[in-house]
Amino acid sequence: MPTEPLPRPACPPDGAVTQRGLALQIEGLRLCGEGGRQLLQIPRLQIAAGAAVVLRGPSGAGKSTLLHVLAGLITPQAGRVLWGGTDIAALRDGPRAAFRRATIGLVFQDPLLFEELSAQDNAALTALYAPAAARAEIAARAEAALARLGLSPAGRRAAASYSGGERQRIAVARALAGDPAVLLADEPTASLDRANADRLSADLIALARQRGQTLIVASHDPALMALAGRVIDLRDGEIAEAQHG
Ligand SMILES: Nc1ncnc2c1ncn2[C@@H]1O[C@H](COP(=O)(O)OP(=O)(O)OP(=O)(O)O)[C@@H](O)[C@H]1O
Repeated sequence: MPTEPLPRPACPPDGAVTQRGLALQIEGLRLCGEGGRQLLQIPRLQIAAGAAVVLRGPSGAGKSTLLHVLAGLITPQAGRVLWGGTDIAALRDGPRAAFRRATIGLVFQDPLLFEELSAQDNAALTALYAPAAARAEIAARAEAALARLGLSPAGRRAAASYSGGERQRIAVARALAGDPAVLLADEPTASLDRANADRLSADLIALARQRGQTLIVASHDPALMALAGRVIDLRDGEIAEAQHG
């Protein structure tokens, strides 16, 4: 009988990043809109798990459309959109929605809040669709995210009473409350003043890094680009250049 103790995995040091993000792989993506107009043509794109990426491009380049495809909200005519091995473009409606709920946090340019509900209830909104056992955890994560984003203990006021910057932070807290592997954000700082945009950019990148989430943000914001590990240029629905930071 061996007497040596079995080797045990080391605990990660305090504050270590947990890698829970998913890698993205796009192959042969083609999306056409009304009238057969080409909206996206991306033969190949890879984004590493846990990467923080800014999607940049002029108005109409296809940034929002690509985010919608990545979230499984638009299905392309051709190609594969693999999140860690799951092709979201090939899933049927039900499984696709379930995959999105379990895996992807979305932040839109418009925070899309329920004005009568408190910041906390807005941030914990996904608890409504979650199994009963997960609801308390989502509410706790929503509260923690609001606090981390500087909105605690004021999270009990109705959403309508918050400023533009605060509303956008509530939307980020809502996306984080589900502890998604992937965070997709569409121009989250576009309607904010410089100070609020800088603060939200720093928080978004720091929180995603801390949680090991894969973050893809469509943005023109230089603060976000400076903080992200990679900037991808999109032009007329095609990737023009990918720059690694
Ligand atoms: N279903 C559709 N049919 C036809 N054209 C569409 C469809 N959906 C989007 N478009 C067009 O595709 C182009 C890309 O739109 P998209 O919103 O993705 O651009 P964007 O890069 O996010 O721009 P912005 O920075 O202004 O938000 C636009 O010209 C838009 O009008």
